[in-house]
Amino acid sequence: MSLSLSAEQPAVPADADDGVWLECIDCGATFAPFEDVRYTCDDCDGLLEVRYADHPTFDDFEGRGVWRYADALPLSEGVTAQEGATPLYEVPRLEESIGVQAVRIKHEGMNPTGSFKDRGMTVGVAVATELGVDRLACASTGNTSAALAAYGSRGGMETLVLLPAGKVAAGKVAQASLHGARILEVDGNFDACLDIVQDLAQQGEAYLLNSLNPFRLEGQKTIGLEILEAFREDYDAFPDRIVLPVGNAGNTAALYKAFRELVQAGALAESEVPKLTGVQAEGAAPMVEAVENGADEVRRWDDVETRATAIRIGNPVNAPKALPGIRETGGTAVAVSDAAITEAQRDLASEGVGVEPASAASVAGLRKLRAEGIVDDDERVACLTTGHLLKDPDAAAAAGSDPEPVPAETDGVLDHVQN
Ligand SMILES: Cc1ncc(COP(=O)(O)O)c(C=O)c1O
Ligand SMILES: N[C@@H](CCOP(=O)(O)O)C(=O)O
Repeated sequence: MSLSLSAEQPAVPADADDGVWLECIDCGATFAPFEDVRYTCDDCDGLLEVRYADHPTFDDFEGRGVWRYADALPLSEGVTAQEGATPLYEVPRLEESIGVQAVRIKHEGMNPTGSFKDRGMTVGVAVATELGVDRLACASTGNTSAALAAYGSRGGMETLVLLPAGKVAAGKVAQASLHGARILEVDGNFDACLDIVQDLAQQGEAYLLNSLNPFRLEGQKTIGLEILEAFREDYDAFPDRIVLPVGNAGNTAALYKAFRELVQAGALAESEVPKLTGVQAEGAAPMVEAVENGADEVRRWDDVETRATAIRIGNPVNAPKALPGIRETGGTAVAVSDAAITEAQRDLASEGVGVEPASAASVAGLRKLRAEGIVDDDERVACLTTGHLLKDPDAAAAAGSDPEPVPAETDGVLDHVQN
């Protein structure tokens, strides 16, 4: 089996429910979508994808936000906090300094809990309701836990989050806590947290809502659909490239799936598919290593470090879905330094776009690839910024300027400002 852009629409299996089923990307085994809880293939342990008997075209979408794309999702409604419909900002100074025809910033930090995870959770929690589970769990570098806690509480479910102790930004822990999650701080990194939460889920202790869950990725497809619709409206053409930060590689997998389904629907030509371009921090770059080496599998990095804590991940679980996405679309992957990430965070902030460090990696990656001549000057590019600046107030304060003490009287303030 391979996840190819030119794959034929599969035959509908007997276990499909209203034209929806789960299929293993490795062996092709199919499963009913909502009868039992499963995350991977019963037969070979491969990753699962949600499959549909029919795919909508752009004309079929109506409404606003994630649920505008209900015809491309496994359910018609979900536990919602009005996620999606995020802004696509123009950044003329950045465009000029990087030197490409157009750069637009798809700011996913403008979702209800401040990251793209909300798009996945609105669908994932709806499926949890359909399956009748009452306890949700995730491992997290922060944003997944904030979204899980918020959407879980909205859906009236118990939530359990496993975080790498001391490695999660303050805003995210505060969100998970106030939305009522039980926060379990693990003496290990994110990948160790995910190993544990997978064990708990296999034992039936909780419903796993990391991106290993194929339903969650369905919600994240809508990022790609929104970008394509907006570019079509503004430029009468799709973007040449989408640059995005990569951690567990869920978004890369989800965007690729969105494109494959549009190709199958006849709404997007294979030649129009944007080049998926992943960016990782130098200290946590297993996907970049695999792309550079032309490898089919990603080697797990046990020691990972970066100031961009959201992408401090050494074992991207969605690599088998994401690697074909990068290759088949003609994209690439690049690693950037923490210093370059901070610089990009400042560049975005200077155009009024406030993002957390991991998000800025996309812009740092674009700058590097343009400087190396891998991105051409005539390209139209969308950079994904995945989380809001206030998620990581410590990183923002460190990247910004220090407050200046002044006396409590006007002349003193004026004197200080003029000098
Ligand atoms: C802010 C932020 N950016 C990027 C990522 C990476 O996204 P993905 O895991 O889908 O590659 C994450 C989490 O993984 C994140 O929280
Ligand atoms: N950055 C993520 C890491 C977990 O990724 P997921 O997409 O598999 O849930 C986070 O915010 O926890």
